[in-house]
Amino acid sequence: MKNINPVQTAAWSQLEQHKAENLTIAELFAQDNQRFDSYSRQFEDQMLVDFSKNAINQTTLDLLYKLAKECQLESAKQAMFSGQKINRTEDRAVLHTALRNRANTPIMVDGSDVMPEVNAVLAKMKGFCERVISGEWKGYTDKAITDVINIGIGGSDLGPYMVTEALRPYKNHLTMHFVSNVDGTHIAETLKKCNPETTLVLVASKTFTTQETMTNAHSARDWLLASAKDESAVAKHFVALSTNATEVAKFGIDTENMFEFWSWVGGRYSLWSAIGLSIALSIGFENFEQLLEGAHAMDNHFLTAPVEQNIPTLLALIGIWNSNFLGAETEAILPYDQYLHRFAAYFQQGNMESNGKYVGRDGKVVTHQTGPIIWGEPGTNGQHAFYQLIHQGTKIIPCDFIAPAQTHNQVSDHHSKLLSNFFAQTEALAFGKSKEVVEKEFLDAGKTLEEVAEIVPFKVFEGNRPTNSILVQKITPYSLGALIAMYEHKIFVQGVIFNIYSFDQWGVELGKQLANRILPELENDETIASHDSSTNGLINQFKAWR
Ligand SMILES: O=P(O)(O)OC[C@H]1O[C@H](O)[C@H](O)[C@@H](O)[C@@H]1O
Repeated sequence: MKNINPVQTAAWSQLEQHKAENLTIAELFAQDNQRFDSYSRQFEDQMLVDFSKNAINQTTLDLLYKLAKECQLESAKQAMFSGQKINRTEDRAVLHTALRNRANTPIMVDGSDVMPEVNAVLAKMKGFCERVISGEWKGYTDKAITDVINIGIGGSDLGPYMVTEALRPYKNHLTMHFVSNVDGTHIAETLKKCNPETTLVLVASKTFTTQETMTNAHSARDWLLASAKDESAVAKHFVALSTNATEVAKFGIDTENMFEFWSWVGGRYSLWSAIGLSIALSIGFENFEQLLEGAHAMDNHFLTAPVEQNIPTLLALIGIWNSNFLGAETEAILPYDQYLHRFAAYFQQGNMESNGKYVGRDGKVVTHQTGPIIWGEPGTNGQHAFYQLIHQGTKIIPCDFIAPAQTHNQVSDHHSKLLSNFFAQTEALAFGKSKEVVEKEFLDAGKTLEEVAEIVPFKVFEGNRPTNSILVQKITPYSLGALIAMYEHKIFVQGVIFNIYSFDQWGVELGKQLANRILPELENDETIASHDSSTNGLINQFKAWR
C-alpha cells in the first residue's frame, strides 16, 4: 500500500473550498425531489442504505470519489484481498475475507494457499458442533453439555457475544455465557449459574497469553477440577480457539481440542474464524455458514461495485466528509433492534482500535482527523437518554440508524411503534423545527407571540444533523454477515485514505506493560515510591484500604 498523505491531494484542497458552500440538508431536499433515489443504495434484497440526509451534493461525492482515487483505494483493496502483507508494523497479511471466501478461490500467503486450512478448520468446527448440540459429546460424568462459557476478551469476546445476541431467534437449547473481565466477579457470577458436569469452556484467545483470559481460564479449570478431581476431565470440558499451539499445550488443553486460526486474522476481525465457535454452537453450523455467506456477498460487492455504487466506500467517504470537513468527532451507531444491543460496542473496538492512530504510514504525525469516537445504544432507549444533545447540543454527531423491517417478535403494534421512532428521528435531525413553526404552534394554541417570546428559542431545532438510515429486511445470519462486513470495509476504506495502518494496535501495549510492572508491587504491604506522586498515592491508599 502506497504512502499518500490525503491532505496533500488535489481533492482534499477542493473539498476544503467546497465546504465553504455550507450546504444544508433541508435546502438540498428542497432543490431535488428525487434526492432519496439519487442518494440511497440497495444491497441485494437485504438492505437499503439511505445517505440522503447528509450535507452532501453531487459535487461533494465527485470530490470524495476523486480523493479515494488519489489515495489509490482500488490497489489497496486488491492488496488486502490478495493476501499482501498490508499490516506492515506486524508484517502480516490481513485476510478475514479468506475466512468467508465461499468461492474457495486460492488465496496465497507466503507462497501457499490458505484455503485448505480454512476449510479444514471449518470442517472440524462443524463436526464438533454437531456432537455437542446433539448431546453425543459427553462431560466427565457422561452427561450431555447444557452450557457453554466463552472465555475471551476484546476481539475474542465482543464479536461472538454481539452475534449470538443478535441471532438469538436462531438459538438452540445450549445456554451461552461470555466471560471477559478479569474482575473475579465476572467468572464467579457465571460459574454460579453452571454445573461443571455439563459445562463446556471455550478458551478464546488469538495469542493465548492475554492476562484476563488466562486468569479466567485457570479459575474455570480450578472450578472444574474441584468437582471432577481428575485432570482427565479437562479434555472433556475445555477447548481452545487460538493461533498459539505451544501455549495451548502448556495450559493443559490437548491440541486435538484446539481450533486453529492464523496470524493474518486480526483479533477484531476474527468472529469468522474459530473464534466464532460459540456462535456456531449457539445457532448451529449451518446458520454460521449463512453468516459467512452474507459477509462473502458483501466482500464481492465491495471488491467489484464501482465507487458510486459501492456501499462501504460511500459510507466511508461520507464519514470522512463529516469528520474532516464538517468537524464531527464522534459517530453514533443506533440500532432499533433489541437483539443488536451489542452492535455499537462491537464496532467501538472494530473502528477505534483500527483507526485510532495519530501516526501516518510515513511514520509522521498526521495533520488530519483519523478514526471517530464510536458509541451508541439501542435506539429508543437512547432517545430517552442522550438524544437531547444530538438534537440541540453544540456538537455535530453523525448517526447511523439501523432497523429491521421485519421483527422476530410480532407483539401487538410494538414494531410499528419502534419503526415510527426510527423514521421520525432522522427526519427531526435533518429538518429540525424553525422559529416560525414553533410560534405557529403557540398561536394555534391561543397564545400571543408576546406571551411566548421568552420560551420560543428553547423549542427551536436548527436541524442539519447528518444521519444514515440502514433498513434491513430482516436480521438473519446472512443479512447480519453482510451488515458486519459492510462496516468492516468502511473502516478499511477510511484507514487507506487516512494513510494509517488499520490492522495493528500498538496503542494498547503501554497500559499492559505498566500493569505488569505494578502487579508485584501490590503483593506486599510496603509503601510504594517508584512512580509519580499520583500513582504512588493511589497505590498506597489502595494498600491501606484493602
Ligand atoms: O485474542 P487475544 O490474543 O486474547 O487478544 C484479545 C484482545 O486483546 C488485545 O489487547 C488487543 O487490544 C485486542 O485486539 C485483542 O482482541
